[in-house]
Amino acid sequence: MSKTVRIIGAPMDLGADRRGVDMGPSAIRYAELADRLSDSGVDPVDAGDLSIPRAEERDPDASQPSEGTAKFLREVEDVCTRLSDRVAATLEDGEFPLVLGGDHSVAIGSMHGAARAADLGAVWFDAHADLNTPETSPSGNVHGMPLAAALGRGAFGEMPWAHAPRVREESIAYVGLRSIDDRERELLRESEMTAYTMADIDERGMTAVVADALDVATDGTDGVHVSLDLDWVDPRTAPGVGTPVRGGVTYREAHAALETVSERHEADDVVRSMDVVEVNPILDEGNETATIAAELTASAFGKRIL
Ligand SMILES: NC(=[NH2+])NCCC[C@H](N)C(=O)O
Ligand SMILES: [Mn+2]
Ligand SMILES: [Mn+2]
Repeated sequence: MSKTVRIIGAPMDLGADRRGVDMGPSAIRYAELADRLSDSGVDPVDAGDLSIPRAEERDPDASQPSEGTAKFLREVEDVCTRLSDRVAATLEDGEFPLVLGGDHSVAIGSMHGAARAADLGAVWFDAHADLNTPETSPSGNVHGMPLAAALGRGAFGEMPWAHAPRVREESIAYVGLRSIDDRERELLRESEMTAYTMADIDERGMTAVVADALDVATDGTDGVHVSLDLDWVDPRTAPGVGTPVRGGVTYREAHAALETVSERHEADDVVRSMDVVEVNPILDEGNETATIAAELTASAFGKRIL
C-alpha cells in the first residue's frame, strides 16, 4: 500500500523581488522529481500548476508598497485561496499534498489548506524567520510573511484566507535560522515558537536538532507541515535562490535533516503536507538548486543510501 503524493505546482513570484522564481516548479520537475519519488516508494501524481497572473497583467500600483502594506496582497490572496482549496481537497482524497513554489508566500495557502481539518504543527527549514507582517516588513515582500499570516498576526488577523487558527505558535519549530530582521527578532523572542539557529546545528548536530523540532511540531497536533525554503542550504551548494545568506547548511546536513523527517514519518505517520519553495532557475547554475530540491524531497519521502 504505497502513499499517493499529489504534486501541486504554484509558480508564484508575486511575493518576492527577484524575477524567475515562477519557473521553480518546472525546474524541479525537470530535475526528475517524479522518478525520484517513485524510487523512494511513493506514487507521485502530478496535478499541474495553478494559474498565476503574469507580471504584464498585474496592477502596477500593487507592486508599490507604502508603509504598512504588502506588495500584491490581493493577488497573493487569490492564489493562496485556490491553493488552500487544492491542498484541502488532496487531503480529503487521502493523498499527500506536495506544493512546489514559487516564492514562500505559497506556504500561506498550503498551511491554510492543511490546517482546515487538523491541528497543524510546522517545521520550517529556512535561513529566514518569515514572520514579518505588513506593518513590520522592511521590503513589503509577502514571502517574508507566511508564518505571520498563518498565525494571524498584525493585519493578517483580519484576513481569514491567510489566518489558520489551527496553527499555534507553540507547535512551530524553525531549523537553520541565520537572517532575522530586528522586528522579527523581537516578535520571536516574545513568541512561543521554537527557533533552532545555525548555531544550534553547529553545537548539537543536525539530526538531534531536527528530532527536537519534530517533537515540538507533533506535540498536541494532528500532523506536521514541512516547509523547505532552498535558501536554507548554503548558497555555494544551492545558488539559485532570490535571498541567499551565507553560512547555510551543507549538502549532507540537508539530507540528514530530511531523512530524520522521513524516519519519524515512517514510524508515526506525522507529516501531513509539504512545500518546496524559492528555487529560482534564472539565478541557478545548471539547475543545481532544483536538483537538490528534488533530491531532498525524495529523502523526505524515504529515499536512503542503502
Ligand atoms: N522566503 C524568503 N526567502 N524570505 C526572505 C525574507 C527577507 C526579509 N526578512 C523580508 O522580509 O523581506
Ligand atoms: Mn528564506
Ligand atoms: Mn522562507
